[in-house]
Amino acid sequence: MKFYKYQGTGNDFVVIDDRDETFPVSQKLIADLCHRRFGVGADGLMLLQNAEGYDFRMVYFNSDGTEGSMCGNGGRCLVRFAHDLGIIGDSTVFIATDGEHEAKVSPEVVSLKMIDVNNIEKTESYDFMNTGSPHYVEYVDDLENLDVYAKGKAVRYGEPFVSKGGTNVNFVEVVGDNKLNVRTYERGVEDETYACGTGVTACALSANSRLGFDKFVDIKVVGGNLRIEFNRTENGYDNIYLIGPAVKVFEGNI
Ligand SMILES: N[C@@H](CCC[C@H](N)C(=O)O)C(=O)O
Repeated sequence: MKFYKYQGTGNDFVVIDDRDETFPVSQKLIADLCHRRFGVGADGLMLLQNAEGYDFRMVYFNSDGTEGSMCGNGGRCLVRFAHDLGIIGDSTVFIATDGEHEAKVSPEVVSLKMIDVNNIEKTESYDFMNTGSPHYVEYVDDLENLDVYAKGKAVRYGEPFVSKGGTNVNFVEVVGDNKLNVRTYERGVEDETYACGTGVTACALSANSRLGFDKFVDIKVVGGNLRIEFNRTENGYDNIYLIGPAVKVFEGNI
């Protein structure tokens, strides 16, 4: 079986061209391929499949082998993969679990349009929203020294989230005007990852609603830099773009 490895700001993925739909989907096989000691190693696995009316379909699995909700960095990597294969030119429309996505490709970055967000649950200590995947957003003062694994896991497996299927957990430090640092504990990886695209999207929208950051937010994550652009509407947000690098690392056969 031929596979490819891609990464976007260190969020890394095993990618399979599954246009003939022969990949033998099983939770164990996917978890084995994503295992960092016994497999290729990745935060998730994606299948690129044909889809009527679209350039392709994105099917995303977390590294534990469970089918994930939307993965923003995965989407950007799959667009780069489709471009590398010659399936698309410099722009595309594809379908994923949360609906239709447009994207644009340049040599430096892939810019992915995210779903509109019209509902942010606000509490005193955190915001919670769905940006394609569920995200908890909490502001902290010393992000560098935070135990993201322990604190993220406690939120992910705590109430009210665990009985709703769990959540991804983002910790945010404000470092300037329209600038955030973010670290994320990812559901389905069950660990901190180097970046989370739907996660930084949630952080940018939260920073708009709490701090008034407008139109764009630059976000430093463990694996690099991402930019979120967005438009505030009467009820929420539209024209949300996740922008950053997405590159092939290597390819091989299993
Ligand atoms: N890394 C992703 C988010 C992946 C989805 C998530 N782990 C879940 O199923 O909850 C991203 O870049 O958005």
